[in-house]
Amino acid sequence: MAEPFGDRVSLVVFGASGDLAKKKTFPALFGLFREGQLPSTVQIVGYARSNLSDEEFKDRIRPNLKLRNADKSKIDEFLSLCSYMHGPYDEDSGYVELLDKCVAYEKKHNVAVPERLFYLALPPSAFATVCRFLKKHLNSESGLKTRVIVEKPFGRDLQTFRELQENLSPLFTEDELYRIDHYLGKEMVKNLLVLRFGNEFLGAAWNKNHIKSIQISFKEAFGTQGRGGYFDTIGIIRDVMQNHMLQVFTLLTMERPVSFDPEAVRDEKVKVLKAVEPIDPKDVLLGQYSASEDGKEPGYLDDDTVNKDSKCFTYAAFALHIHNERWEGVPIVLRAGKALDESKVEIRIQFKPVAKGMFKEIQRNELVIRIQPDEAIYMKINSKIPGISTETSLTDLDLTYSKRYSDDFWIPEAYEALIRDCYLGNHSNFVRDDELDISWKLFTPFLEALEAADGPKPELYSYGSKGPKGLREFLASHGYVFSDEGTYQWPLTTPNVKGKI
Ligand SMILES: NC(=O)C1=CN([C@@H]2O[C@H](COP(=O)(O)OP(=O)(O)OC[C@H]3O[C@@H](n4cnc5c(N)ncnc54)[C@H](OP(=O)(O)O)[C@@H]3O)[C@@H](O)[C@H]2O)C=CC1
Ligand SMILES: O=C1O[C@H](COP(=O)(O)O)[C@@H](O)[C@H](O)[C@H]1O
Repeated sequence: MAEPFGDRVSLVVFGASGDLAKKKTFPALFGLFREGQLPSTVQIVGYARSNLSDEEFKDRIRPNLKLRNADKSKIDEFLSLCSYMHGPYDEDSGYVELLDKCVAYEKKHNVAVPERLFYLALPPSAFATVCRFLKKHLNSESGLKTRVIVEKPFGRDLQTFRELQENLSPLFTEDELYRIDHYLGKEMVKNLLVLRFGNEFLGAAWNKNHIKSIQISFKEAFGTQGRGGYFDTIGIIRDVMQNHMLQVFTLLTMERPVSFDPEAVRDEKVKVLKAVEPIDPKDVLLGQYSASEDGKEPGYLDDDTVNKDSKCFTYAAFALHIHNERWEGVPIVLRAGKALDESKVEIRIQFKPVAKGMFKEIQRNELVIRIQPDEAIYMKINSKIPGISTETSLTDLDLTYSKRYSDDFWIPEAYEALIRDCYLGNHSNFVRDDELDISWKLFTPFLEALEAADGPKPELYSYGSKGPKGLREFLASHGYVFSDEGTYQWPLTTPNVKGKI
């Protein structure tokens, strides 16, 4: 692991006028500052082409800075560390000025080894240019400590990822690059390794001998919300499945790393990805949302920025199969969709049935790990119905964070956690180049088959529904067994469980 950055760091956010900077990057920097996780001695520079004054820039970012128990003066304190510079991305002039600003700050505070963190909140088309000029002007001397955070998308297929890599790798080493997949910063995703490897009973059951099927599901209760033009060029598989969901998949299925060392963790992720069978483009459920049944919510094609005859998938479900000793024969279904009935991201691990014998009927155990909203881990277990009954019912062991942990816990937002990790020089929760290469090798032929001119058409599903009609059958065909109706009651079990008195 690299050394943590110290108290005198220049943090430069490129694309500071944009959406990500406003909604995520600056609020995350503020969150870290508010919680005492970012020294109050750093300088933060927003850089973009838009001609904004310092005050206009601060007015843009201020509304998204959240106080959480702190008083208002914290916001002013934070903003006093920030300044804004406008300049081009593709000419020397802005970078020369930026260098002057960094050097002036470093001289003023007698910094012997300059530490500079560059956050590229920019469209990927600008990455290579900005990195080239950064290297030329702000990272040309030896002995500097530089970290560069880049945002997804990291290409749209194997070839474009490799092109991006060819552009960036001569400029910055893998140690200097921090590729963000913000799902790796989510609390419950970070908990996966502890859950799996810190609990003997879970570790022992975490394999094909006990697990029948796994689902990782991503649901959003809203559509493309004005981002249709962008979404239309990528679709749901590139938007959240090849990246966020695949990261969850690798943490869930990889072997035990020797330590929490970033390379040890990332080595194991790569190994499990290499054992995944090519994805079958024929065994997939694809959908595109249409207007809601009451007509109040628009369909995907109603977005003016979307191609009128677009076949873009806003919903997809498919299974991954891992050929190794642990997982042979266990289907792992990834399903994701926009404009569904709810917003929820969760993992469902369904266990094999117990031998019936003494039981007339008995349900399967299921471990549910809810990533969002309201983080929770609960295990569905069979238990005797309380009282005079001798029958069993399905109930749960429940760790819902909001019930178990007081509000005093600060659970960092994903971007807060990741910027802090980068500051500390910890790469564990960032994506390594070979992970991306192997994941694009897996997804590129699959996407090419789906997007071919004679490829499948998405099934329409209404905005606000559960998704394409065939979902239940699809899950059943991949080993998931729905529990008998009425056998599981949430949140409070009443005496009529299973229809009994
Ligand atoms: N927005 C979000 O919620 C998320 C975004 N991302 C990723 O983060 C990055 C930034 O996203 P976002 O802030 O939404 O993007 P924006 O489109 O808002 O772009 C950010 C800034 O970059 C500059 N810019 C825009 N287009 C170009 C261009 N063609 N060439 C050079 N500069 C340009 C603009 O600043 P100016 O003209 O002032 O220089 C703009 O304010 C992207 O890679 C995106 O995929 C990832 C996850 C979520
Ligand atoms: O990267 C993306 O992620 C968001 C979902 O992130 P979350 O933290 O809100 O779950 C998704 O809405 C967006 O389309 C995608 O580009």
